[in-house]
Amino acid sequence: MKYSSFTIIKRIFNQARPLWPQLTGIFLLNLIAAPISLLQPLPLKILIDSGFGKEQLPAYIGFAFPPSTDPVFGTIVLVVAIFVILIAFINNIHAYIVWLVSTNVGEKLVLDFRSKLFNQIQRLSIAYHDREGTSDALYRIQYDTVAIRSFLIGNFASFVSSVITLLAMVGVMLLINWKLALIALCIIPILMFLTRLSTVRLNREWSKVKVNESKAMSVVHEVLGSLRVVKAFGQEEMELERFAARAGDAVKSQVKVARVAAGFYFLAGMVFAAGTALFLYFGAIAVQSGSMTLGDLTLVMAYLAQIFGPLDRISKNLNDIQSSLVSVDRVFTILDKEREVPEAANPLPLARCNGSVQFDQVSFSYGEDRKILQNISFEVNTGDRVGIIGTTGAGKSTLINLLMRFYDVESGTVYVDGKDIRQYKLADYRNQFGLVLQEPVLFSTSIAENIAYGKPGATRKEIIAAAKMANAHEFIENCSNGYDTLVGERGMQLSGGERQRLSIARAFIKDAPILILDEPTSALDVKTESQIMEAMERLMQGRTSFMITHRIDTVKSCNIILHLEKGRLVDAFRNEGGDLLEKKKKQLLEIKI
Ligand SMILES: Nc1ncnc2c1ncn2[C@@H]1O[C@H](COP(=O)(O)OP(=O)(O)OP(=O)(O)O)[C@@H](O)[C@H]1O
Repeated sequence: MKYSSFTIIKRIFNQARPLWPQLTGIFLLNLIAAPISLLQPLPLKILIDSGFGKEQLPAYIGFAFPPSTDPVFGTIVLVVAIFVILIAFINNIHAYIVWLVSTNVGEKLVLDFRSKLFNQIQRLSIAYHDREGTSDALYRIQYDTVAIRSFLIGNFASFVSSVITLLAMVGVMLLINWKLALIALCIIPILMFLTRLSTVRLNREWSKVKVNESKAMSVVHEVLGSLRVVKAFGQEEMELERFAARAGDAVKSQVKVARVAAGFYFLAGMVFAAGTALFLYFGAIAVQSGSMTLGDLTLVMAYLAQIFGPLDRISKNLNDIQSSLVSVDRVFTILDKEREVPEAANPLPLARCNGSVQFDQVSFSYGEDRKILQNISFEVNTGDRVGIIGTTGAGKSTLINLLMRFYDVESGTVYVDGKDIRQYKLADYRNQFGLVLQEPVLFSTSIAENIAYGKPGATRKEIIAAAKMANAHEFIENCSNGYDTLVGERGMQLSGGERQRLSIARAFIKDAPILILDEPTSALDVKTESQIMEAMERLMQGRTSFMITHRIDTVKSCNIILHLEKGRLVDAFRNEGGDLLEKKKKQLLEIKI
């Protein structure tokens, strides 16, 4: 674990601060559980001592009878039976209230924690996500966050209540027979010692279980995310094996956890049996000698039988607390991560930039090993159309990543409207970009909502206008539910061209001053491409546009061409006529794009 248990617990309490009143309520309800469980064996004791034996009825029941009368056996049995029902009623109503309140508060706790983590994860840099992948984040959001509920409601309160129940039981035993109480007091530390021993090992194993489960999940996630490729390559068997291998590791760790826990229960059970035997031995002698009633022996025996309950709960709670702390630690580790693309101390607000862009001696690498971009310098004015060409791996997308501040430059500076982009408020800055990617990203909602993603709260009129500009209106009208048609997960119920038109409509409605077009037509056939290019021409008007492409024909309409190779800007020129472009085309063919 990254943090100490104490630090994590302190932070859990901080996180739960808004729900303090409710949590205190749950805590108090748990405390009442102790006296309620002490009541359980009382009716049997009364029956034995005052029904079968000759003892006086205890005052809390005796008051129901006139002082001079000697209640008959039948009446005592009836009173005891009513007492049983009363205790059961109190017990069940208590459980009912605890359940309702705990569920309510527990779900709120998890929701708050989960939302906080989700918010942080989606704000972490692209570099983080490239490195860690999505499955681990999913596991943390889905499973690790739940631990805050298990800790605060399931385990912590139950732990305290069990300790109190245990102390109360030993206290009552002390009042009845100190020798028997002594035996109980001897068993408790032995069981506690065993618990501690197993907890240390369980803690270690739980961490492994979580890492392995998360790894197994990542296979499922990857496969479901690229099912078409898996099927096309007939790799189902191989993926199954990959899943089974990773899930197998998780199973091994689980089995190890079970082995440690089972070993503990075996030893604890034997210690407990030895205690019971001693109890019975000394108890029987005490009853025989008349120093204790048979009812009292039944009562302490019942407490002893119950003692394992709170003890067992304490040890289980301790194990679960360890597991919860590991999970919560994993959540806090992410919550504390730097967002890597930091916000300036006094960020400049930016409503709408003009769109002039300058790269000045920009260098960048993803890791330590090699420079991806080296000393890139160029300048473009508001409204310029910039075509970025170069062989695969030349660094074209990286250049755009830097422009959009998905990563920060290693050296040099990127300026927009004459200011270092690191000075701007990040959210404002990113808002300056419209994006059309090679693989358009759609969400599993309606067509209208997918377009409105570019402008939350857009009216239907605005959505339709954007769709028309993107040459998408016609096909949308032909869909079964028009603009309300659901597009399926990641838009899979639409064709590639249709998806691309929706992403252009989204860029239209956003109306951003800078436009990024990352190979927007390379996945389309020629006819669809020409229709989409027409919409894109319209989209580029009046905006500074950057178009990444492999196809030189696509950049014909650009007035500035940047040619990147191996991370260097080998050429940057104004496109004033066909000739130069033809020459470039030849040159590119020679280096086999
Ligand atoms: N997240 C990343 N982590 C590490 N290296 C990366 C990462 N993204 C890209 N690279 C490396 O950086 C280099 C440039 O990649 P980039 O995607 O910018 O090239 P590109 O010109 O856009 O290529 P393509 O035309 O094939 O899309 C490549 O060698 C690539 O392997």
